[in-house]
Amino acid sequence: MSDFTLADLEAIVATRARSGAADSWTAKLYQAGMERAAKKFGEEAVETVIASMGEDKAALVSESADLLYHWLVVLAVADIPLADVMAELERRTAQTGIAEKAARSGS
Ligand SMILES: N=c1c2ncn([C@@H]3O[C@H](COP(=O)(O)OP(=O)(O)OP(=O)(O)O)[C@@H](O)[C@H]3O)c2ncn1[C@@H]1O[C@H](COP(=O)(O)O)[C@@H](O)[C@H]1O
Repeated sequence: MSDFTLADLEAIVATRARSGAADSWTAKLYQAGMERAAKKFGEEAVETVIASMGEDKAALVSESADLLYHWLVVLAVADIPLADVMAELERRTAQTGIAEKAARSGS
């Protein structure tokens, strides 16, 4: 099991986005702006949908990784921290009380 987190990747994306490095895909996409980043994200979403309907689990893992990376680039272009999305997910979890119920039942 990997210790690598989306927050780790968010930090890499932020560093590379601002690097302006000629060899950086992240910098290229970030500089191109939201239309390009969102289009790429949409392409990866479609590729993930296609992979999800097939039998190839490795392909779905690979497309999922592409999707999450490009989603983080979209968030970076929009200047939205990943923490904001996590806070929204946490708020919804708190609303349903599922986490507390799971903790109480030990599952
Ligand atoms: N996780 C990724 C990642 N996933 C996908 N990609 C790039 O996304 C690009 C587009 O992927 P596609 O599969 O659509 O490739 P393509 O069809 O040839 O691309 P286009 O024709 O659409 O331009 C490719 O250049 C991939 O290398 C990524 N580029 C970077 N990262 C992460 O970002 C870090 C910094 O990367 P750079 O910014 O390139 O230094 C890396 O160390 C990784 O951690």
